[in-house]
Amino acid sequence: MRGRHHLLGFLRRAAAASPSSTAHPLSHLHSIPPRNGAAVPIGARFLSSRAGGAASKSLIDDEADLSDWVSDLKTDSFHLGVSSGDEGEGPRRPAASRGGRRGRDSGGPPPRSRFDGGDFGGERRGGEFSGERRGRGDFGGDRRGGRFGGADTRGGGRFGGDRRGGRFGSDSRGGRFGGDRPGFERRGRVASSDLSEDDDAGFGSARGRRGRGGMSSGFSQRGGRGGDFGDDAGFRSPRGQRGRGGRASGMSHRGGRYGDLDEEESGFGSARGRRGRGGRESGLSRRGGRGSDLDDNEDDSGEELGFRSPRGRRGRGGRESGLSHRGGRGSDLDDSEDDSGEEVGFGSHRGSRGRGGRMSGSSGRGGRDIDSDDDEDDSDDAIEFGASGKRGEKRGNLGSRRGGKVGDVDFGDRQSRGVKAFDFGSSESDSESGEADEDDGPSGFEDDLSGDDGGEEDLVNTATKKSISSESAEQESVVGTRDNGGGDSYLSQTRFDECALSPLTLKGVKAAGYERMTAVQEATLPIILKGKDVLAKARTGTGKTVAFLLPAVEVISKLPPNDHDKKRPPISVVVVCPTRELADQAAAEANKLLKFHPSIGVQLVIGGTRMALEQKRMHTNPCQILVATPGRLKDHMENTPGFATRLMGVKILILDEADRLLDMGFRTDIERIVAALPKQRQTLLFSATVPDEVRQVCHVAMKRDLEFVNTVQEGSEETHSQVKQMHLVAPLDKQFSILYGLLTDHMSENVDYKVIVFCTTAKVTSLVAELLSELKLNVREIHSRKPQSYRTRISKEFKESKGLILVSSDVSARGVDYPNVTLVVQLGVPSDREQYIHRLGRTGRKGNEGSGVLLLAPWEEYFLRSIKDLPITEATLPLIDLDTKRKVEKALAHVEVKDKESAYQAWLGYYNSNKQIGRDKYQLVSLANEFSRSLGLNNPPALTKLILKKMGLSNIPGLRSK
Ligand SMILES: Nc1ncnc2c1ncn2[C@@H]1O[C@H](COP(=O)(O)OP(=O)(O)OP(=O)(O)O)[C@@H](O)[C@H]1O
Repeated sequence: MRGRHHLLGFLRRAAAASPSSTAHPLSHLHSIPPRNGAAVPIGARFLSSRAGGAASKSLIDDEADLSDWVSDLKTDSFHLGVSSGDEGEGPRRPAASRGGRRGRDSGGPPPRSRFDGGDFGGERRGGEFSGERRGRGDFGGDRRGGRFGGADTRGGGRFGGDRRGGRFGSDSRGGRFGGDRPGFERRGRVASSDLSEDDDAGFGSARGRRGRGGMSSGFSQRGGRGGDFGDDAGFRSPRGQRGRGGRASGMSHRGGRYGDLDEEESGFGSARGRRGRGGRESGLSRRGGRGSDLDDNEDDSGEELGFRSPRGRRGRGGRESGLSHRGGRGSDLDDSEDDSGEEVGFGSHRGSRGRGGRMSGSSGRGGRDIDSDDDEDDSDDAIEFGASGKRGEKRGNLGSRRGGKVGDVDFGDRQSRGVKAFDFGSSESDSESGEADEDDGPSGFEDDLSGDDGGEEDLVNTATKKSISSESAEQESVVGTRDNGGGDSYLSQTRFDECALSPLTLKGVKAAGYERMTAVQEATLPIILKGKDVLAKARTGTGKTVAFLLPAVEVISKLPPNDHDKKRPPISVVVVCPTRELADQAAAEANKLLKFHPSIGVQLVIGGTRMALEQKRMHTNPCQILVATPGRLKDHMENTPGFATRLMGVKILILDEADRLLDMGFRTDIERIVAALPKQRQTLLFSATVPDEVRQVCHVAMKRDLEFVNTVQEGSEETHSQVKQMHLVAPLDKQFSILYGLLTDHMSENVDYKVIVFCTTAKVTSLVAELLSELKLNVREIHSRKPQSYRTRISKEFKESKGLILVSSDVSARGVDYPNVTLVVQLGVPSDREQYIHRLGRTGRKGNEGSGVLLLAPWEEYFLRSIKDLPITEATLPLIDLDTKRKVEKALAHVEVKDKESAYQAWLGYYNSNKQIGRDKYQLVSLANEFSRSLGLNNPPALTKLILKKMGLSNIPGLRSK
């Protein structure tokens, strides 16, 4: 009978109000007992066993599954008509996976890896537009060149290449236009390219400072300005400071601002840089950098194109198009700001905020478009429309509220890796599972399989492979708590003062209001204090944060005082969290515990804040505990003087929500972070779910004799038994009415109601919030398209309120500790089982009761198989009372058409990226049109041909194009 309770009132009303209904009479309502079964097979209770070391299915496998989809996209993908680099000549064909069009793929020997680069951005080995390594593609490989900018080694692409040249600018070994010598500035000098003097091209240089753009193009790497000379083109460079846009195009890599000048024509944000402005025509940047960092009241810079870059900060769309990769914000305007670009705007992968431009935007993985900052967090939205990348989309989407005329497309590929800037590809959804932002995501995993080494990641990858292949010595303990009967009480009988904690730490614990330990705290504290690596699994809301922070505080308090390097005091504990909100929460918890340890400092370094400020704070107020999001941490590693040295003091590394860190594609960053820390350290991983991927990271980051502490006992579920779970299956045209009925029913039964409604994408979230507001419910919305300041405000309000409904994308799915949530509704299929569990975990925290309802369409029912071991029950589709139906229809009629259009596009993108549903494009389109009808639209909104093409949906009957 479990699960039935919540719907009863509503169902009863519905039945009474619809006497003639053809739906099931109330008497037919039934509850199906939990589909049980297979409980979590983790071994006997209290058992300590040897866990197998078998390599588990990894994200790589998931990615492999996506390859069809990616390949489809490749065939359709947007290629600039350039030929590939040295190794890339030959017929083009779809890349096997993420990578862009590969250089090595064509014409020559078989690709050495799946990510050998591509036309527009293979992450490794170059591609035409940006292979990350070994490129020789055309437009920029990160390593080994690409045509327009290969970065590091063995370059030889046409237009870039960090080392070994590219045609237009490489760091070393030259290329036609860049390279070590000609026209290229290195390390702090102004570029001296012939071209730039001619106004034709301008190259920023690597690690240089200032440079000026020339007429045609500019490229810089690592520092330096693209150019502040020429009017025509300007490139900002990575790690550099300021740069100006030029007329034609700019491309920068890693850091640098692109332009904070006033040039009118084009501008590129750069990776990891600071400020930049969009220019008129196009810009491409990678990693960080802001397209621009205008103030709130500033106007737009670029007119035609603006690219935001990954991991960067702010950027604005330009008129025509923008493309960025990994992070970066398209822009970071405030709520009140207007849009920048008119034609196209691309958010970036994992970046933060961005604005749409007039025509289209593309981003891969992540970026938040609108909202936020750079890094981490939010996963949501990115790709709303696009395929399946995780966040990508930005403002300005077609019809979106903030935006440009057309829309942003986020064609990021599911794990994005390898797909580059101009490669629109594929699969990750905007769902927040991606939430993140920060940097890039792609990568990492591929290495493991492809054996693609090269560059600085070799060591890590090798280590990964070794670890995985070697037999694990991991210990698995399934623990119970003393005297709590193994039941659901979230507190054990063990008091903190019974543990080996120092008096000052105990005082802090007491001041925080904690007296007894939770099960996970009780189970892990002694093991951590013994110095062992621990992987801990505990249900949501059971105090994992304190479980890892408390022993960390204790360890630091016992360290000898740092006498030898007062200028650069070592950092002793690093906590890495997947989102800014989580990091913020962890830092706050640490401060609570440190109340009586005034000599121990905590610092928070997260995207969305100014690096320089963080650097200053770290300098003036050295800390021993550093809480960070991965991208920002990595930025500090690379850009903050002395930081790497300070990291050499790390004694404990903590990875919070480890699986989420992986979801968000942070693995490469994690690997790099791990590689930058001393080997002699302790590593702790905590999560409510421990999928196989997490075990893989364990092998990368942890000692072989780690202990797996599992507080979820054998035969019990990963969810709380005091949370009632129910699912409903209903056609789309009934879902809004059902949702409304559910909510009003819950509100009438719970005076102190506090509800979270999770939706599939940011735009759908926005639409549902608008609808519920029209229905006069007390609603707030939160998702990645909202600015961080707004999100912070709403989050705080929701934390402190009762009688409120929060409509949310997956930005709130994990870790966020909203007290006393009474009901969680999940509207539409979650990205996976783990996400279902984490979302549900926003209720029933600290032993409280709660309810969860999963509302699916008939064709989403397959998802129930993946949670069949959970105690979720099914209710018969309720009758929809006529009054409710009319009310909802009326409210829907008041919802802005453009918001419906945006939601339709986002919906299509989300499900298109879904392996189960997106496979059959014909059916997908028909379902999308059903969704469109459920919004009250007579005709499905028309999408641009470009968008359809990028989504692999050209010529599918039922779609309208414009
Ligand atoms: N020993 C304790 N006694 C009472 N309250 C506690 C104790 N430990 C932690 N808490 C409180 O429990 C709440 C949930 O803790 P926390 O957010 O760390 O849970 P979690 O397990 O990390 O959840 P999630 O899996 O959702 O991230 C917080 O409000 C925290 O302050």
